[in-house]
Amino acid sequence: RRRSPKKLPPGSLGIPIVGQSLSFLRALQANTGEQWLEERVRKYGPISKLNLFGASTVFLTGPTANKFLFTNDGTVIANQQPKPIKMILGDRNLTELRGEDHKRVRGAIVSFLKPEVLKKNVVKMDGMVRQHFETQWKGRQEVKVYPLIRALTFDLICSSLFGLEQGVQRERLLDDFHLFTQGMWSVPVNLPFTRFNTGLRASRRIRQLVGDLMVERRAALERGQASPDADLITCFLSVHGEDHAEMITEKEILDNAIVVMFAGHETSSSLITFLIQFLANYPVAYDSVLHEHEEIAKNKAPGEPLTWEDLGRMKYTWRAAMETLRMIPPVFGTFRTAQKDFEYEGYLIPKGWQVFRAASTTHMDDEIFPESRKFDPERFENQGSFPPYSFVPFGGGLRVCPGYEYAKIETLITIHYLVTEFTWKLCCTDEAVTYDPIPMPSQGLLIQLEPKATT
Ligand code: HEM
Repeated sequence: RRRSPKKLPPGSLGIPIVGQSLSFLRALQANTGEQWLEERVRKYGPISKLNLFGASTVFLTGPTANKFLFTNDGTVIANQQPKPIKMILGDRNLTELRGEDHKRVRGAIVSFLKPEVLKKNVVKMDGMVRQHFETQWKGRQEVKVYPLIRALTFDLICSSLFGLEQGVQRERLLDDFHLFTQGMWSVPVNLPFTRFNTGLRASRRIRQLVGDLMVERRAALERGQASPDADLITCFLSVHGEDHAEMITEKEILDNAIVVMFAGHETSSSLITFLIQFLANYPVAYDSVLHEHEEIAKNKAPGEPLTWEDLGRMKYTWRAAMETLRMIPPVFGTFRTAQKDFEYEGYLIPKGWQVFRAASTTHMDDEIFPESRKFDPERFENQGSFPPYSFVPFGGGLRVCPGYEYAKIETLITIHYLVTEFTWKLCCTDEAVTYDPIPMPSQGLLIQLEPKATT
């Protein structure tokens, strides 16, 4: 029986502006975000209303909801982020753009992240990963994995996509990105020292630095000293229309360079760190990964870099990475906004409301992934066995993550040198996860490290 289309979903909007944001953020920090959402589903069902980050929101869950959100054409539901995300990332960043604007800017980003282009970066990335292990891990008996891997993924993205090489500039940026990321999921109260305010200030500093980079790149292009494929900013500056006018505005270049820098390192550092933790806790999976990499390493001369073809042979390692993404998705959830009043499952979703979905509600559903709490890379041997839109760490549809292949390359190269050059043990076998809002081990994942005899 259909309900009245005028009925709003069940649930409470809580107190204005704050709503359930603080309770939800606290649950994420305590790694109970998933239970927090399960509790809602138990209480209200798969569709409910609440107030997150300053706006009325509808929470939807399940593969059907994922499909609805990912395949919507933008007339009913469109990308429009909560206020804190929009203000920190900038209102012309890809996750805010729609229709032709989204196509135009996404086209330039994808042209840089497609496999044919990335293939050419493998040797450079291989060299950087090796140098990182050489300078940051070798000779140490204990290391904290998360900060080191975060610095590595940031260096990789800065170097391979922005031509921004090591130095003070790059180090300052990394610290600011941490505050920037925290501010994105916050209550939008702009008072000194609120999470939101600190995030905004970090965003302004990052903007200044990337803005200077853009000026440099433009000057190099005008002097004929740069080619469009030199780096992503030069590529943006070189997109011209038929009348030779630049097609991507300076504001768009700035916002999107920053979105790629942010999206390209916070997410993959989380993936690689948890993969290292899982491999330490699951010896069977570790042995299979090790075997795969030893087979590749034994056909290489000392110092010979990995190739694109080698990465293609790391099938089990990528399954282990996907299992990590299933259990701890780096992007906990995503937002859309209703463009007009519409009815969903008999409920009214009013124009202007946010629509929120979380990956974990399908990833940890035992009906879809039997024994969902068990780390079992083998389940990805046959991905066709899951219903469509149930495994969604990279989102889906028109907005599916364009950095999938890049994240895969950096993960596989990093794991290769880690397992072939070191053995490691966790200092704490059950370190908790905290979401801030990107998941990370609460203590940074301290490990004991031993170099292998051959190194
Ligand atoms: C493990 C690593 C990663 C994960 C789990 C991940 C996940 C996601 C998710 C869930 C979305 C949102 C889709 C939506 O709104 O529905 C997204 C979007 C995006 N990601 Fe990633 N991402 C990863 C790595 C990367 C990397 C390495 C880059 C860049 C080099 C990148 C760039 C982007 C961009 C630009 C968008 C916006 C796409 C759009 O709105 O069209 N991501 N990612």
